[in-house]
Amino acid sequence: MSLLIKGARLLGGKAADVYVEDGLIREIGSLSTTAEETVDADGLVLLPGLVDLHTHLREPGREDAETVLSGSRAAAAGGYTSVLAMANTSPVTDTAEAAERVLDLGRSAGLVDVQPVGAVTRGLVGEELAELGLMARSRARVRVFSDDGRCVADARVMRRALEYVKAFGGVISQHSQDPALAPHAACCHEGRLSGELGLPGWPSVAEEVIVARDVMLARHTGSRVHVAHVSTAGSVELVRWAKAQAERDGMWAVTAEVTPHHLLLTTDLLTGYDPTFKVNPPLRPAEDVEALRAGLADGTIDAVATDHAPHARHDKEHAFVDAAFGMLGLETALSVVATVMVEGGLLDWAGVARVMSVNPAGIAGLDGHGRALVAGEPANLTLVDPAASYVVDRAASLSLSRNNPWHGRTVTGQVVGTWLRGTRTFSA
Ligand SMILES: NC(=O)N[C@@H](CC(=O)O)C(=O)O
Ligand SMILES: [Zn+2]
Ligand SMILES: [Zn+2]
Repeated sequence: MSLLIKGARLLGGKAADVYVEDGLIREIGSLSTTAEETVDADGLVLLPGLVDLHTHLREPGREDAETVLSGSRAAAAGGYTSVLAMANTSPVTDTAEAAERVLDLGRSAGLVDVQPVGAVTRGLVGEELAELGLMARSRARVRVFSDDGRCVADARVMRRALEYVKAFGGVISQHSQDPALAPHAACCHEGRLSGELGLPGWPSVAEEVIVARDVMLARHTGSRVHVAHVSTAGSVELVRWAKAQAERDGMWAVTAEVTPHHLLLTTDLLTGYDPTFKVNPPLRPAEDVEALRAGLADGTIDAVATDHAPHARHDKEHAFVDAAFGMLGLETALSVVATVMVEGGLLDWAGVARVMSVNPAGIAGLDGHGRALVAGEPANLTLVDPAASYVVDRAASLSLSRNNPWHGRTVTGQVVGTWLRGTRTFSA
């Protein structure tokens, strides 16, 4: 199978033709070759296939909300060629067998490389470590561990987990939410609006104390911590400080991700009590949004991760306080980043490739993803129309769920094609 992409702007820079054969990029330049499939990419931007560090696929256990196949379809439509599937399924991904099952479901769907995330603790209970070593040595080669949905709140457990994964170059991705300061009921950024709306407050400090603690534990253990869904200006400051320390020491590391929704949506959307906007951590005020954008632009925040969290209607359509936490993200992430960061002049397309492909692949230790667009590399590719504007329609989603916070919004920058090892997985 051969493919010729004609005249694409590589990472938004110079236009070139890209020839792909047997899953690999073979040649780049001004080419006169012919191929079985030719794509006219005049004016389009070619990126390395996107990598999502944070996806909830709901299989096994909640196949009514999402399956590995439906989530893979949504991911390919969003320009992704690899996603990390969070462990908070039912049963939890806390054994080697469970991780291999997710890997195999991903392979049979065949649209994106589904890389399972392993739980840090058995059953996400936060007490005993899960089979970290067995998951790492399994066919699934798990490197990212997270109890996401819950915080590893016990400092001693977090310390042991960091020590353990160090042996095989693993990383702990933390859902930073101190349960004493922000218990499960907390659902609105704590501030004037939470008081006015009468919603339980989720204060910024509940995130920040865990970020502060975890970077100190990473330093102490000489290990790697990844801060999932950073949402506050204070967390950005802590990560910035920790990165400077880690760079000086060279023995430990902290990385961080931000979601598309925390880069654009703000607390005031909760005024209508629409549970679509209920998410963990909560939407924050504009000052935090500004700090997150600046942190992503200056490299303090390494990656954009969707935290795609599909929920069935009957879990989401409740009074605000009773509804499930989470929102869809896979299909709209690139468009939101293009609108906020590229249109906003904060990142160029090479920057988008860095935060949505290169850095996430590096953090997760994925082979064959987030690579440079050069001959010899796997043809994991995403083609984007940077000028196309469209209105997001939740009904058009390939996800099984409809909790889409972008419904009705106009965004600019659209994925028009995705290829996994040279095979087309999405076409607009
Ligand atoms: N983000 C959310 O609001 N929900 C996630 C869990 C999580 O990422 O914390 C989910 O699994 O639904
Ligand atoms: Zn989380
Ligand atoms: Zn999550």
